[in-house]
Amino acid sequence: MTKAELRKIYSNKRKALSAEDYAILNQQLLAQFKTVDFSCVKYIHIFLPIISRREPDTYLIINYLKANHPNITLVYPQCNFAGCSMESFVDDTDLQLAENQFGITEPVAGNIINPDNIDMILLPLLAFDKRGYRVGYGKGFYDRFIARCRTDVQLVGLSLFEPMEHIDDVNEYDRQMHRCIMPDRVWDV
Ligand SMILES: Nc1nc2c(c(=O)[nH]1)N(C=O)[C@@H](CNc1ccc(C(=O)N[C@@H](CCC(=O)O)C(=O)O)cc1)CN2
Ligand SMILES: Nc1ncnc2c1ncn2[C@@H]1O[C@H](COP(=O)(O)OP(=O)(O)OP(=O)(O)O)[C@@H](O)[C@H]1O
Repeated sequence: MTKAELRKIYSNKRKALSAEDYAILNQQLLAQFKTVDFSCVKYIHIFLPIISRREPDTYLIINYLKANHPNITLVYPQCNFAGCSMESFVDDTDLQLAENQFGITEPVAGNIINPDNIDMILLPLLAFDKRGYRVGYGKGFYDRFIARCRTDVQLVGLSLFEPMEHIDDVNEYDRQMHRCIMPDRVWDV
């Protein structure tokens, strides 16, 4: 299937989730997240969720990391829609967040860090395939951002749904994820 077809199907699958199912899936996703090895991770890049679009609730993950891995620095993306680029802001006392026009909470002030510091990126996605390719909202924000990171950056997807067999229109900029966390297991590529 193509990315455009998958965006439609998986947006609808998300909309069909009841509030109760969504809450349960997020708790299960957190339980799977806790099994990941963070020993080589000093900086982790985490998207802030669009709850209305039923994205994985990364606030649960953020709270877990702050409580259990206080030595890991959390960084959050700020989008520049003009160039489909992103900058990363550290979660420290200077950080200020606000909601943008697309309903994404993001940094508006704080300390930017260079992408080559980042050891792990948690990736939002609408769908992914068994090879670890992902489909996002289609603007290439993450493809562009990953291109600025170290080549050994760990790419970890978060998905409330199972992988599909094959995304047909993968392009030269797409990078395979190393693993994808789902509510019932971790998919290792
Ligand atoms: N929580 C979260 N943050 C993220 C992403 C994400 O998937 N989730 N992104 C992952 O890449 C980037 C944002 N990508 C986005 C791409 C499109 C739209 C959007 O609402 N598009 C409109 C059409 C906009 C237009 O063309 O003018 C739409 O789809 O209705 C929003 C965010 C960076 N931050
Ligand atoms: N490093 C890059 N430089 C220039 N263009 C890029 C780069 N990475 C991606 N693109 C372009 O951005 C667009 C991304 O489309 P694609 O359908 O792959 O988005 P996506 O992966 O679903 O979105 P996102 O990464 O925002 O979640 C494509 O047109 C692609 O050619």
